[in-house]
Amino acid sequence: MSVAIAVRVQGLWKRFGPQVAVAGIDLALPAGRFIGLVGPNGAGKTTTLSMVTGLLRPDHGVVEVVGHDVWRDPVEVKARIGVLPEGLRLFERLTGRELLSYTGRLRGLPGAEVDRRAAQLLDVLDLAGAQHKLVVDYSTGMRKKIGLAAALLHNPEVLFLDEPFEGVDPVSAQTIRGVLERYTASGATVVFSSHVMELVESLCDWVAVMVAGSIRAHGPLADVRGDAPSLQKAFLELVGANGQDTASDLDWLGGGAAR
Ligand SMILES: Nc1ncnc2c1ncn2[C@@H]1O[C@H](COP(=O)(O)OP(=O)(O)OP(=O)(O)O)[C@@H](O)[C@H]1O
Repeated sequence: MSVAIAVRVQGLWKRFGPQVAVAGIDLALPAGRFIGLVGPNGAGKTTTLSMVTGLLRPDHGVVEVVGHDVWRDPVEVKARIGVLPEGLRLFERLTGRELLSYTGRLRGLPGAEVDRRAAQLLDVLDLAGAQHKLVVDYSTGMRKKIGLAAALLHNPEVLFLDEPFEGVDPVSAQTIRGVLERYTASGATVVFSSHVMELVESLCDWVAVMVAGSIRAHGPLADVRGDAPSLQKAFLELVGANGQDTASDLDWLGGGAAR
């Protein structure tokens, strides 16, 4: 049986001046899975997700999301995806509730349906008590949650999340996780980026490992992990950093060292 592909990327390149951020990557991300794009700081994850979601034009390459070309058919694609980008910009002078009402109407949903979905999302994400507060007064975790609610409101087929758990406390992280697990269980696809391997290992069933603009490994989590005891170990082996102790150079650092 052939696997449905949610996101297909071919020969994707992005260069910023002399810096190659994404060096001609190919990917086929299966539909209905919880997919992690992992890699160290500066690997090219945000650049890749920005190109895949139509926010940043690639230098070369093709991106298809649920069968539509992102750059030739952007309206078709944008109707089918939800995005929680890095450095999320929100309408700060709206309340959380108003933000969802606005987003839902922008998405073309009927008003009564927007209200119903917004009330449920606020409730599930534990934001009901803060729904009449201005977004500018939200904490980092609350901003991630209202951003997630806005990204889910139109029930997208594929949800892209750039570092969704950064700055989020364990209770809120558990809440977000529950919502995402329920969403993928219904057949939708989540693609999220993170440099926290433990998180990816505990959430994802499919991973792509990105290093210095290239994909080093991709596939079901168990295949990428291989015989390694954890994804973190497998990752360190893939990037050839196992056992490195660069901190030993800092011999001046610490209370016992000479000033
Ligand atoms: N607008 C830009 N102008 C210049 N260089 C950029 C720009 N955006 C990204 N880069 C560079 O491209 C490379 C990849 O950056 P990117 O933000 O995609 O990495 P990342 O994997 O998301 O990292 P992190 O986990 O730290 O967010 C880095 O070397 C970065 O400095």
